[in-house]
Amino acid sequence: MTDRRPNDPSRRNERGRERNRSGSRKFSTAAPSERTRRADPARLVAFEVLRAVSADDAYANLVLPGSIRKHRLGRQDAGFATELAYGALRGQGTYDAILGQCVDRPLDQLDPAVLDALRIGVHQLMAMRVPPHAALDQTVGLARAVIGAGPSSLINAVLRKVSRRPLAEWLDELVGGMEEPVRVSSLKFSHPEWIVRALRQSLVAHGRNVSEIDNLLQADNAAPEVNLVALPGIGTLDEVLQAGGRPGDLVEDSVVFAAGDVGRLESVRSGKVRVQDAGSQLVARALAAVELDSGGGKGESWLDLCAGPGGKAALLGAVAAQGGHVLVANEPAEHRAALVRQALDAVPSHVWTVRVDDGRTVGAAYPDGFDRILVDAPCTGLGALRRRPESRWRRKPADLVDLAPLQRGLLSEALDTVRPGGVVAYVTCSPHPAETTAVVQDCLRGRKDFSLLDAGAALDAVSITGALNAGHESTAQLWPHVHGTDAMFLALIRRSRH
Ligand SMILES: C[S@@+](CC[C@H](N)C(=O)[O-])C[C@H]1O[C@@H](n2cnc3c(N)ncnc32)[C@H](O)[C@@H]1O
Repeated sequence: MTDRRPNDPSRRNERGRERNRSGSRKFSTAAPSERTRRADPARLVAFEVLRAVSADDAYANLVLPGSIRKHRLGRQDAGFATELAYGALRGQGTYDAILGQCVDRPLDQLDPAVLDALRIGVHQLMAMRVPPHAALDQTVGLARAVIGAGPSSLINAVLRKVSRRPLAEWLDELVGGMEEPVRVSSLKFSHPEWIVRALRQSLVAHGRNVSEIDNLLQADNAAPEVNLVALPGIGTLDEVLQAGGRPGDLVEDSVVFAAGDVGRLESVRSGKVRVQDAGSQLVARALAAVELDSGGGKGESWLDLCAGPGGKAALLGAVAAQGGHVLVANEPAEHRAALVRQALDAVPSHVWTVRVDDGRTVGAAYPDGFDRILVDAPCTGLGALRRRPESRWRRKPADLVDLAPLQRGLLSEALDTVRPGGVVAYVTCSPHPAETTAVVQDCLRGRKDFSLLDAGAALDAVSITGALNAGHESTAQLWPHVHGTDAMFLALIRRSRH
């Protein structure tokens, strides 16, 4: 992502002439009151996203597309706005620590809109290749246009202080003398301390080394690549490949797409090719491919117990159609069940049914049970922080505790509902032991008719490399910094035939 967009208003004065062409002067000498009064539309979009997140508890990924449309940004400006908004949100912990050194009062005493404008300024200065004068002028201009003239001197003065050092020097100063490794990682990689602790614990729980933590945190701060899957037997990747996608190296029928908006591709609009993390593809395929103890064959029945919004249901539905099986996709929230129907639209309709129900009581309606059940349980999403830039600041340690009964209730219901010889996949997009291994252990306690299959081997069997090295003590854990996927957990549990 480069910030030097052609026709970047930050490089031009109000008459349209380029500013500071010689590069000899770092900042405009004009007083803030005489500088840009317009808001650059891309920066305005980023600001709107930050405001919606901090003032209305909105989700950045839901607000951003509407704001981009409202301000009619072209492709390049949309990319700039996305990087600015997501980067400022991800980096908030580090940026607030820097701002704390440059503002003469506690940050919570600033007008929240001014704080958001400052965060946008800091991200441009610290992490994007925006020339400092442009970052200052444009942030002050944005603030004047949307907040008013009042705070422009403060914003100008604070950003000037911030701009005096590059990020590495700020970090050295902030962590200098600090001995607690969790605090250091938290500051350097902009994660709350409790999440750093939780992820360290997660690495160890899944047989990895705690020294990997900084790489993992760093991976959370990078925008994930867009992965696409062609629904087997339904979609093809031809259009996506022609449009610049490159074949995915983890899982078959997948493509990594970095050539812009996938929504313009007909195969994506038709739902035959879908955006889906490679880790999600792998766990769904592993469940579909693993051997049953009952022989399997044609005519199996599959259940996706927590299906909304339907990503894995669509892939499972397509694979089920190929094998002559049927799929029930269950989701208790009606609006999310509607998304599941939409996701399954490209799959022949005789293959699937959508049920709107609490997954903890679904089994009673299916006395014959199911051969394969996916429990993609509601979780903290600690393994997908890179996708949801604000979620690390919103999640609380209590979420781990609050979700525990639901996760156990869902897995227990699946174990009660799977047929003898059948398999249950327990999946989360969190690596935390409280919502992964502990749930599996608790639910299997005293249930001698169930055994854990080798989930690492099952993932290898459906991967292109065949050597993901994700297994540990029969369960498997994928990682952003190792596999480039979300941190998906997989346990495969088979019910014995007798
Ligand atoms: C991690 S998401 C599933 C993602 C989905 N499998 C996919 O790939 O698109 C968890 C889902 O569980 C649903 N859920 C929450 N409570 C539930 C319950 N009691 N029974 C079944 N599903 C539930 C949530 O609404 C959410 O849609």
